[in-house]
This record gives sequence, structure tokens and C-alpha cells, in this order.
Amino acid sequence: MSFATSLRQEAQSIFDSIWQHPFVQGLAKGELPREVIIHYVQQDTQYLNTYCKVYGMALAKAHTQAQMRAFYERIGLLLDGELVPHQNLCQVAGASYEAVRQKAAELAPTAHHYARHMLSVAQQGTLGEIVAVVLPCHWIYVDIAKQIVDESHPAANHPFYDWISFYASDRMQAGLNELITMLDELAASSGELDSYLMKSAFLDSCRLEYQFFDMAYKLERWEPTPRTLPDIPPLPDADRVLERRDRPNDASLSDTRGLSDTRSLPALGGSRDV
Ligand SMILES: Cc1ncc(CO)c(N)n1
Repeated sequence: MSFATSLRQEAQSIFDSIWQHPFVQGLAKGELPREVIIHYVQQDTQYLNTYCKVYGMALAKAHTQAQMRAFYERIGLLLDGELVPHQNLCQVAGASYEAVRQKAAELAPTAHHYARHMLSVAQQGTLGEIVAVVLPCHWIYVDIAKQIVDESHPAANHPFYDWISFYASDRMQAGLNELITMLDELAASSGELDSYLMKSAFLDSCRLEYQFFDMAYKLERWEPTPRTLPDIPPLPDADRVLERRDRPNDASLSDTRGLSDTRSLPALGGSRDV
């Protein structure tokens, strides 16, 4: 059995729990409360920035040009911040993506933990550990999207159709296969301790992926003293990214509904057929 397959087997119960988590079931059914979506996107935007930097650190430790190219391509995708899924989520929540990403939000405890976990492995670990720490992120989302497709064959009117199509796409599957192959190659030339550290990094990321969905669903924030951040000016590049895609009209750009901390908003999506 390949190293990646053995890690995947060891993580099976975590993958199962993620699939059963109400956030993921909400994605599958097309029903998620809007404040949950917005909390998720605010946290995930920052998560993806860190994730992108971790690939940059992997690039610095690459052994071959093929590895450098793989990391470089992933960084390219990430610099658009996985725009399509985030825009899809915001559109369902009735909020503008630009407003959500520009609203300063403190990293919630779990997102903070996950970011520090990846950064410390990236700084202190081997290339194999870095590939192991980023792999669950990719693997879990592709798995969720494919499972939704297999179980319910969502039609184009599914509220999260773009999210599902993005992660179930051949491009994401190809990126996943590339990472898995890389991990197996690196494991083949690793000693017992190195393999153990790779496994630890992988399993901790899997657990944190579960916690990340849970953080969004429970609107997790620091207690007892969440910090209120000053509004920061827009990222200079955010506009350019949006201009390259379908830019929302001005009315929706000024729509910041859902950015307040209200827990009583209704769920979205209702009982639309999948
Ligand atoms: C927390 C998290 N894990 C994985 C992905 C998929 O890239 C994401 N966008 N966010």
C-alpha cells in the first residue's frame, strides 16, 4: 500500500466525521445560514493567504524543478483566493464577496491554530512534512465535492453548484494526484522518524479541517475578549482580481448585509431540489 493511501486509511474516521458535519451536509443540501457562510468566507480568505505562503515555503525547499512547478501552479490558483467557491458562497448569503473579504475579521481560535500549525511545519519541517501538512486541505475538499456529485448529482440550480463543480473538477483532481505522487516519492526516501512526522502533520491537518468547519458553523470567536479590529483599507489587488472575472454591480458591492454579528438570520436555500 502506498504511503498516502495508508494515511488516508488512518484518517478515514475523520473524513467520515467531516462528511457528516452539519456545515458539509448544509453544502450538500444547499442550506446554510448566511452568517455561517460569511464567517466561513472571512476566515477562509485569511486561511488561503497562509496556505499560499506555505506553498511558497515548499517551493523554497523543493528538490526538483517539477516540484517547483507544481507549487508555483498551486500558488497561481491560490492568489485568486479560490475566487469561484468564495463568490458562490457569498452570492448565496446575499453579500458581496468584496465587502466580506475587505471587512477586517480577527482569526478565530481554530483558524489561528490551523494557520500556526501549517506555518510551523513549513518553517521547521522537511519538504515531505510540508506536502503532508497541505495535502488534507486539498484531499478533503475534492472528496466532499465528489461525494456530493455521486450521491445527489446536483443540477445547475443547486445553490452551491459552482462550489461543488470547482472542487470536483478535473483540474483539482489532477492537482491532488500530483501532491499524492509527490508525497509517496518523498516518503519512499524517508526514514522512520521522518515518515512519522509526515503522518503527524497530515493527521493534525485532517483534524483541523474538521474543526474549521465546526468553527464556521458555531460562529466560533475568541472568548472572553474578541478584538474589534479597525476597518483596514482594501487590498490593492482585490479589485484587479474581481475585474478579471464577472464583477458584481455597484449595488451589490455596497451590500454589506450579513457582516454584522447576528445569529438570528434565517437559513438559506430552503428545500430546493438537487
Ligand atoms: C480550511 C480550508 N481547507 C481547504 C480548502 C480547500 O482549498 C479551503 N478553501 N479551506
